[in-house]
Amino acid sequence: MSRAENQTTEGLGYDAVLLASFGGPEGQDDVIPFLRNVTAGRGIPDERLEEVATHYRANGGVSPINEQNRDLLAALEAEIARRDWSLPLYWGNRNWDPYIPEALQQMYDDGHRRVLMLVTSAYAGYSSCCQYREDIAQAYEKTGLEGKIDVVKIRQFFYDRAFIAPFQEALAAGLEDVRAQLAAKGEPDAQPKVVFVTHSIPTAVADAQGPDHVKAEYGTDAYTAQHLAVARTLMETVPEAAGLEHSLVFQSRSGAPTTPWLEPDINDAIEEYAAAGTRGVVVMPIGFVSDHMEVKWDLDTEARDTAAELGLAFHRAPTPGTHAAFVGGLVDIVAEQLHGAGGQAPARGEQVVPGDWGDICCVTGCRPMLTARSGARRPVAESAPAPSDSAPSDSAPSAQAGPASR
Ligand SMILES: CC1=C(CCC(=O)O)c2cc3nc(cc4[nH]c(cc5[nH]c(cc1n2)c(C)c5CCC(=O)O)c(CCC(=O)O)c4C)C(CCC(=O)O)=C3C
Ligand SMILES: [Fe+2]
Repeated sequence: MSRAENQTTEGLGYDAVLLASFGGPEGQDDVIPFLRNVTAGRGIPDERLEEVATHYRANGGVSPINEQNRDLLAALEAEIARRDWSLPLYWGNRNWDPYIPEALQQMYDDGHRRVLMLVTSAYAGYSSCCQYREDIAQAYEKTGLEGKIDVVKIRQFFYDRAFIAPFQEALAAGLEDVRAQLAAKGEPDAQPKVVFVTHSIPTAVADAQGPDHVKAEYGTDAYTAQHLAVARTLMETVPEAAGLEHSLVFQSRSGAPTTPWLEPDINDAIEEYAAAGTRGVVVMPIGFVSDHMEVKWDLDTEARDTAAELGLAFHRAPTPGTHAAFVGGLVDIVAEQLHGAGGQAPARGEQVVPGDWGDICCVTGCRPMLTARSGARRPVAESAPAPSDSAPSDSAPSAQAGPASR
């Protein structure tokens, strides 16, 4: 086949990719309408909204998240062009312009009928997976395009090399920095503690999330279990972290004070560690793919201040952002759903966090028909033996993607 023929969208099985994200305000006037969009009907107290508004106000009313998504889009486009595929990218957000329904309409108007949705959240869970499927269902309703354009959500990727590799690099660099800070303070023998952090969610929501075999294996809810598995893999695969203590803590608690959310909060945890003799922390924001407002405020402002007050050395590691391994790996995960892309053997993601995660999104409240089945069941890295029930499957990653039918 000639290169020109390879570039037809028919050859790929899908004709566009929708990058779906959270969205954020772009100026002071956007802040309150944005927060209303996020919390509509969710019972978040006004005091909490006013408090969160100050985080955005301090940054000119601008969340960094939209700029980060524009950068990610450009990087993904460049990688797709490098592979000689004709697969245009679109962008739509849940809570701010450009919104998902408008992106859906635009894709339809541009002639696309089969779309893969790539979400800027790595984990399974309500906010990170199920809610995006609901967003698409709502977009079908709003545009009247149900049955006229198909959107298929790509699987979660917290266990992929794409997501883990940038954090491995970040952990090694963070440890080097904290060790240097400790040496400069005349405490060369003090050992840093590695603090993995993710977004808190209500414990009732966490408890409702399966699957049961994951709960049984980790002795906790599946949301927490995914993060524990990521943390464990990072500790085991980064040589600089050998022998260090680590923990999983939470940030950005919302809701009413009487509703229990996952704990401990990162600030309480840092206080506790300081009291127990810890002299320095490397904070690993494994819950997120970019350094957006929850990272800038809750970690770079609040947690950093907490550590400074207690005299602790502090380093906040970067999220994957537009790291080349992340961008390339995401395109490999997209490619699992394409057949014969570029006339070459299909690329696929590589699982490096062991575990049989299956095709989890969440158990309750999900519309099951919208997620593409995972094609990425590869053996895990030698350093981390796979449980016996997670045998790799050799099924072709393109099996789901039939030719575009118009
Ligand atoms: C699990 C999870 C993720 C990670 C998965 C994912 O990435 O999707 C995440 C990401 C994000 N959360 C974000 C912002 C906000 N989240 C809020 C509220 C809430 N988050 C929740 C959970 C999560 N949130 C929950 C259970 C609530 C309570 C209300 C509700 O049930 O929905 C509120 C309302 C005010 C407040 O109460 O904090 C805001 C402003 C931004 C954008 C940051 C920026 O602007 O740069 C991002 C990426
Ligand atoms: Fe949130």
